Amino acid sequence: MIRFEQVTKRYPDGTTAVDGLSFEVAEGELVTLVGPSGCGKTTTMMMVNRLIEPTSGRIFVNGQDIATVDPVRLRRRIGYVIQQVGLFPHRTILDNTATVPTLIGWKKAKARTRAAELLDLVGLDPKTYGSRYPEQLSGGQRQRVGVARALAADPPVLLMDEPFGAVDPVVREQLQDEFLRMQEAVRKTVLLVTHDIEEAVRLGDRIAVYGQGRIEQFDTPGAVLGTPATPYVAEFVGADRGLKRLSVTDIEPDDLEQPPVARLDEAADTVVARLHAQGARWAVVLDAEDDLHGWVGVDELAAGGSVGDRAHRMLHSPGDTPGPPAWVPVGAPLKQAFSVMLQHDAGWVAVLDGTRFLGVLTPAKLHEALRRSVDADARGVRRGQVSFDSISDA
Ligand SMILES: Nc1ncnc2c1ncn2[C@@H]1O[C@H](COP(=O)(O)OP(=O)(O)OP(=O)(O)O)[C@@H](O)[C@H]1O
Repeated sequence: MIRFEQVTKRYPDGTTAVDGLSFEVAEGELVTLVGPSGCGKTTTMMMVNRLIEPTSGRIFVNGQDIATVDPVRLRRRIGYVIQQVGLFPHRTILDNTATVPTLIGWKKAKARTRAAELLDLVGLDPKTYGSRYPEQLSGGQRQRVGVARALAADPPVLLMDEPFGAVDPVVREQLQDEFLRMQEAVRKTVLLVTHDIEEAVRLGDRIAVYGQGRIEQFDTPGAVLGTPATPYVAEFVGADRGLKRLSVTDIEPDDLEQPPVARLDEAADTVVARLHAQGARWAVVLDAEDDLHGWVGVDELAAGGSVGDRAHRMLHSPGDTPGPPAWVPVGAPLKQAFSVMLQHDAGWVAVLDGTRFLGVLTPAKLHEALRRSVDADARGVRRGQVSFDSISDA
């Protein structure tokens, strides 16, 4: 969808910002460009919508050499999100979002309907926020409007330059999650510039790690973390790449352990006997539908009654507070499970498919899952090359 062929950009003062760059981004793929300040990421990106012209080489978008396409027409097919969102201060959020469709001649009503849909998509209720002005929004909300606006004319390609850079880390993670969910639905071809390796790993289907004006490695997050191509990449991704890998490895049903299970309506002493026989200290408590209720310890069961009388309820949605939920959905990143374990100071975390209990993830299983992910990435390369930072090392 986007192809660079031997692209070089030399600025008039002699700075070579990009040097003989060749790579390809497939349709629907999200590629993150990551590297230290001044390595040429933004220059790369701005050549795609011809805000900067290459000194030599060619760039193709959807098979077309963009040097032959009128820049204004080209930009209509390419959404552009920048850190300083650049919303028009005197226009409402809805009108800001409808800017491009209106520019390209959509009827006002159609453009506004589309803008409202997109605000919804990025998590802003158009009824609440559509009529506000940019200064009445938080930084994170403005950033979302920036994304909605870039998507408004339904461009196949999206360029994003540090799109979540201007917000605090918590909001940033939220925006990243939302963006990933949205990308699942809209499947744009995305080039995203960041200097943050965590963000690159989290968002990218593939990552281009930049050295000075060149790509040092272009590969999946798992491969970049597991088998850095050069010492430079290894240093850039950092010694804690074992930890970063937690963000890109998902929990699979095979990773789970099956602990003893007790039913809400069982008699406590029956379960005590069973736990003693198994040498176990606690059981997961399920209801009649196999949904997770919580857990119970063998000592608590000694007080008698039914399991339901003694069990600790585990909460099912963050709204149930106090405290975050002590479970994670299957398919979530291992990092989420690890963080839940730490929050609850627990040796395990329940894994659910919807509300159905699938099993528990323990630190040992988490470690195994990390190994599985390292091995999977290492297939096809010499195993001896793979170094692995265990969680305790990292
Ligand atoms: N108009 C210009 N004239 C001269 N040099 C420039 C110009 N624009 C950028 N450069 C230089 O080109 C190199 C690459 O810049 P670029 O903005 O692409 O880097 P970057 O990786 O996006 O950096 P950052 O993360 O700091 O935004 C830098 O050395 C920069 O100083």
